Amino acid sequence: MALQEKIRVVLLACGSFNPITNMHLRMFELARDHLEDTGRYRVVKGIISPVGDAYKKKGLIEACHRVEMARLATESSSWITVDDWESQQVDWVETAKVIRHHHAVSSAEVNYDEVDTVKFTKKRRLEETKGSSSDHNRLETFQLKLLCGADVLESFSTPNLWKKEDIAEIVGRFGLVCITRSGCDAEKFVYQSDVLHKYRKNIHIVKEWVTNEISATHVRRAICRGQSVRYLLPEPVVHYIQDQHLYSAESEQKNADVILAPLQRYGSATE
Ligand SMILES: Nc1ncnc2c1ncn2[C@@H]1O[C@H](COP(=O)(O)OP(=O)(O)OP(=O)(O)O)[C@@H](O)[C@H]1O
Ligand SMILES: O=C(O)c1ccc[n+]([C@@H]2O[C@H](COP(=O)([O-])O)[C@@H](O)[C@H]2O)c1
Repeated sequence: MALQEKIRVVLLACGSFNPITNMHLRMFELARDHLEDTGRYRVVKGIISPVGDAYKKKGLIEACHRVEMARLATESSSWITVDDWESQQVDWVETAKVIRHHHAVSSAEVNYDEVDTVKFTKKRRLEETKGSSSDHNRLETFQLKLLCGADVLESFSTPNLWKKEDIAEIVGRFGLVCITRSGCDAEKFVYQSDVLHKYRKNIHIVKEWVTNEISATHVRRAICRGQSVRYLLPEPVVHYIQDQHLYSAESEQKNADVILAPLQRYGSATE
């Protein structure tokens, strides 16, 4: 398949990033290798979208710090970026809406701004003149996929957490790249869910052979205990945390008595 004919993919990772870790960055590299190995895709961009403060997760520090840490972590990357649109919204934004937003923005960028899309753009303009172009054509040449760990995939079955129609839209319309995580059996989970099984061709499960237990929870716990987190986080992030005195027993209690935003929709119990 010629380079120009490959499907351009933007990977979007949504999460707390409280704080961003080396594993979050590794997820992008694993996903890109996996997709490009198929020969069908070319990954053109990675976007990190830290959740807004209104998500109200226990221990979630201010979005401005989480965004800044993600920015520092991605400074040296040529393709992974941070976007603060989601974190700047006053209310918590459902992930399906975040994906729709970035799909619209990236679709315009990817189809019209890239130098090597000139050929494609010309062809598309020709089709438009002939009246044969449609959104369907655009989707075939550009896709935005949600990038997540297997714990997020498994959270789809948590009662009252995700809307069924949002799950169907995420896997049916956009697609998912899921990185395995110890304690989760992503393949089995897809098999056991009717909707995920229906759209299984849009779900790429990427095996992380170098089992990696880095989690933001572990990092915060270590910081609170005064232990080193060097080499678990990008160096500039370690320095930022030290300079700003982030993460303490007190910050871990933030939102302790607040219901997580997605659960508030149903007035159900806390996490
Ligand atoms: N070690 C890991 N392996 C695979 N996926 C991971 C790993 N750590 C984080 N992720 C994924 O990164 C995304 C953002 O995660 P998030 O910010 O919630 O980090 P986290 O480490 O899971 O946080 P926390 O420990 O606070 O729950 C999610 O899709 C999550 O599944
Ligand atoms: O859209 C939803 O219904 C939905 C329900 C639960 C969680 N999410 C998103 O999933 C991400 C979970 O992050 P975390 O840190 O709680 O693992 C975060 O970006 C949330 O906005 C999204």
